[in-house]
Amino acid sequence: MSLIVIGASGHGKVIAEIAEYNGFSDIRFYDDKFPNLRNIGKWQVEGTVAEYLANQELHSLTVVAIGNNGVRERIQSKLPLVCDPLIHPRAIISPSVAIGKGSVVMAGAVVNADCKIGDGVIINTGAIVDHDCVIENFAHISPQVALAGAVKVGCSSWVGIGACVKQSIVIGQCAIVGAGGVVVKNVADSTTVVGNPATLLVK
Ligand SMILES: CC(=O)SCCNC(=O)CCNC(=O)[C@H](O)C(C)(C)COP(=O)(O)OP(=O)(O)OC[C@H]1O[C@@H](n2cnc3c(N)ncnc32)[C@H](O)[C@@H]1OP(=O)(O)O
Repeated sequence: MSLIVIGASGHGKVIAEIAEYNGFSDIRFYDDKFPNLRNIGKWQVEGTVAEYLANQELHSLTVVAIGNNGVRERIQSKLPLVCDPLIHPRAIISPSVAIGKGSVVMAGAVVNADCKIGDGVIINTGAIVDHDCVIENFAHISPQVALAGAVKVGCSSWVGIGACVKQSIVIGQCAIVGAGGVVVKNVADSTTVVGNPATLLVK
């Protein structure tokens, strides 16, 4: 099976390895660092993203391996053949969980009963998404995050590495929870919160 990975980065390598566990044997990358970058790990970089988008009918299933939520969304929205979710074999996903196209779940992540995971979502290494959480499209749940039950994370929001979120909290759209944040109150759209307890980051 063939897979195109857009984004030749560390994140892309992690996703390519998960794709191999899922039976993809022909994996090729596209990245704007081409032609200076022609290989990533054992895989080939074949062109820029623009080149791929111009010729994508020639290609196969695609996953966007770009950590920036907005960029990931912009590229995925232009793709006719987005891959089904790529889930590491050592992630634990309840059978009652729905996960959208182009989403990835890394090693050691746990997603418990009745969660809803949108399109283009990243559930990163060792993250815990407990029962009844809703993770909307293009959000990123970073490594070692712990979301208690029934947390909602809005579209394109980023929960930083090691953050904890109390049950039933609503994190709005395009919001950021800084690394290690402890979220005990709802987070408004397009705001950044940090610390324990997490409060608005004012610069
Ligand atoms: C596999 C992977 O690698 S996945 C990626 C995982 N990475 C992450 O999760 C990183 C998450 N990002 C963060 O935590 C970032 O620091 C952000 C987004 C919260 C803020 O980033 P920036 O806007 O660039 O803020 P900046 O670094 O300029 O810091 C501004 C201030 O906030 C403080 N600050 C930044 N992040 C945090 C944090 N997580 N907790 C507490 N304070 C913080 C800084 O110390 C600084 O304070 P000062 O003005 O008193 O010096």
